[in-house]
Amino acid sequence: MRAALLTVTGVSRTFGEREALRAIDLEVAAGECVALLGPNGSGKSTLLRIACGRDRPTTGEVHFDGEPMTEDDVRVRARVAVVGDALGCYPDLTVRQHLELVAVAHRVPAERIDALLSEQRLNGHADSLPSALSSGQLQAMLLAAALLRPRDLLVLDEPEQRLDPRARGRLADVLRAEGGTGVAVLFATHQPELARVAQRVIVLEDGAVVADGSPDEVLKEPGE
Ligand SMILES: Nc1ncnc2c1ncn2[C@@H]1O[C@H](COP(=O)(O)OP(=O)(O)OP(=O)(O)O)[C@@H](O)[C@H]1O
Repeated sequence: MRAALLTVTGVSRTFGEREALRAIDLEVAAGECVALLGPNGSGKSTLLRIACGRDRPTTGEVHFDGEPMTEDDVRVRARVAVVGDALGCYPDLTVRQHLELVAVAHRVPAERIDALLSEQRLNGHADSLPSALSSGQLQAMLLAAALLRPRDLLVLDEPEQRLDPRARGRLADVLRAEGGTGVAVLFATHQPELARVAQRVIVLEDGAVVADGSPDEVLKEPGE
């Protein structure tokens, strides 16, 4: 059994009276891919924000690579790539310039940019501003940025949003490939077919885990 890279222990998160998460335990090992499923408001995004250090639990603990995760953890920001549910971008920078900025900030060579643009079918849009992109193309740019930077854990919140079926297929390939390079993946989705790329599927309901197992155990019928 591989040592856990991310360990969430007894984590709850309340917003005023609302309990968004109730005593969640979760471990993700290097190279493991875990999918979170569950209805709207079940706590998936809240758990992902806590897992990547962008929010703190009300109670419970989060460890990354054996060390407690702290507020504004520079170590975590250096090693965890996030594709969130918002389409954040800089309006004056082209697609290529966004990726160049990420390469500079994370001190990685810019040579891979062309290959990533091509993989994400963005090569024809490299010199476009975000205002000239479709929402699916913007989502593809953010995915390319996450894949350009170094990472031990990749966290994605509903990454299939805005993508057409072919782009969703490429996304599934990307998620599978990450495991092969030892990167841990934790993602939330509303698509059971995408959850099938994971080794483990966790279903949340009302802030609690109601199922946890392999895709075959949890997703009894394709599409269920
Ligand atoms: N900043 C916040 N302030 C108050 N309540 C919040 C906040 N963020 C989340 N919540 C509440 O916490 C609960 C869980 O929300 P969360 O966004 O984690 O659900 P989700 O499973 O990601 O939903 P969806 O599938 O719609 O994205 C919801 O009831 C939501 O209203």
